[in-house]
Amino acid sequence: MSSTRHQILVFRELPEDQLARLQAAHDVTVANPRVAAQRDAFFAALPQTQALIGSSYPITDALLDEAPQLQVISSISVGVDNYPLASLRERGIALCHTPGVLTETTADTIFALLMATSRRIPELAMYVRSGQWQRNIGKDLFGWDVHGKTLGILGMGRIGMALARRAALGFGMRVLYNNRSVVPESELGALAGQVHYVARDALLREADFVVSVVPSTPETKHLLGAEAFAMMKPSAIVINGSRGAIVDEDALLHALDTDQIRAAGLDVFATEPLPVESPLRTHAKVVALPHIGSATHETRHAMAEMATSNLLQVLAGEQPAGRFDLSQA
Ligand SMILES: NC(=O)C1=CN([C@@H]2O[C@H](COP(=O)(O)OP(=O)(O)OC[C@H]3O[C@@H](n4cnc5c(N)ncnc54)[C@H](O)[C@@H]3O)[C@@H](O)[C@H]2O)C=CC1
Ligand SMILES: O=C(O)C(=O)CO
Repeated sequence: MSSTRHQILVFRELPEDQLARLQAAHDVTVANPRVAAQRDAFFAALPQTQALIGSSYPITDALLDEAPQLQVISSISVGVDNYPLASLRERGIALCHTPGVLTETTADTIFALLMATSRRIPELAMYVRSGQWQRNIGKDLFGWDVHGKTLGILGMGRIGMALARRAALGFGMRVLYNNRSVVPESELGALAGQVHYVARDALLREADFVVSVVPSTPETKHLLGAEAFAMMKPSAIVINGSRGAIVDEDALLHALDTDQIRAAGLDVFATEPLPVESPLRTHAKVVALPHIGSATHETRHAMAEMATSNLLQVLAGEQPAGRFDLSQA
């Protein structure tokens, strides 16, 4: 019935089958504000919009002012750092996200980054591709073991736990973690007795690999800065798999250039796409990826499907699995 149809604004490309689910029940506008040719259409649609679905675009207070009818935002991401949480709560706008469906894929990516950095995979693949492999390689091109080393996980949530399983059960690594709270043994499953909660400073001092999987919040901004790098072993490798804001990039460059740490593997950056002039792009000790944590065909589709379901459920007056709890915001 037309009276139950809502105005939905899709602000990032959705797979055809998920777009069709929305169109079957509601009136849908597709306009991505990051694409210059679609920007005007996006802002023109805001005053009528009751539901937004998309990702990778900051939703500001000023933008919410232009969307007085908005009831729900469904993010095609687990991270919610692009949204003004307190303001959404005050305005009574529901926020949904996609926890769980991307956990294993993101842990795969982060573990690949850890392996690639430690074993120098991109550098040595380029060595072969460029025709430099003329004789057996020497120790100047050797990497460092991953198995048996100590992994330090900052943020023992869904992705942190998935990383810990790979490390402890697959690679025989010692796993230390720091989190807002100690994970009860009863929630550790096969990891019971295999992972150890430690204070953050102890983790930074002892870990061979320091991995960030904490969300970006005011509290975690520059969690990995000059002070943290100074505590690490000179052989430490830093991996950022969560958000660019966690790492102070100037301090990281200084730590790499002064041999305070060995290397860094980065999937995320303070500014994305990474500006071409960023020294991190070509740094010999950095493996940089274009924010591909969840970027597989299967997982990106599962995220879109969950975000679409979340949106449809909120509009139908139901409580979706991916509703983000704004009460603490
Ligand atoms: N690179 C990529 O493509 C992806 C990045 N992410 C990022 O990873 C983050 C984590 O995702 P999930 O594991 O699903 O979230 P989660 O909410 O399950 O886990 C986050 C953990 O961090 C802990 N934490 C929060 N603040 C902390 C602090 N100040 N100190 C120590 N621990 C703290 C929380 O207690 C929680 O256990 C997301 O918020 C997102 O930013 C997620 C998916 C893909
Ligand atoms: O879901 C997220 O938060 C991402 O960064 C991309 O999957």
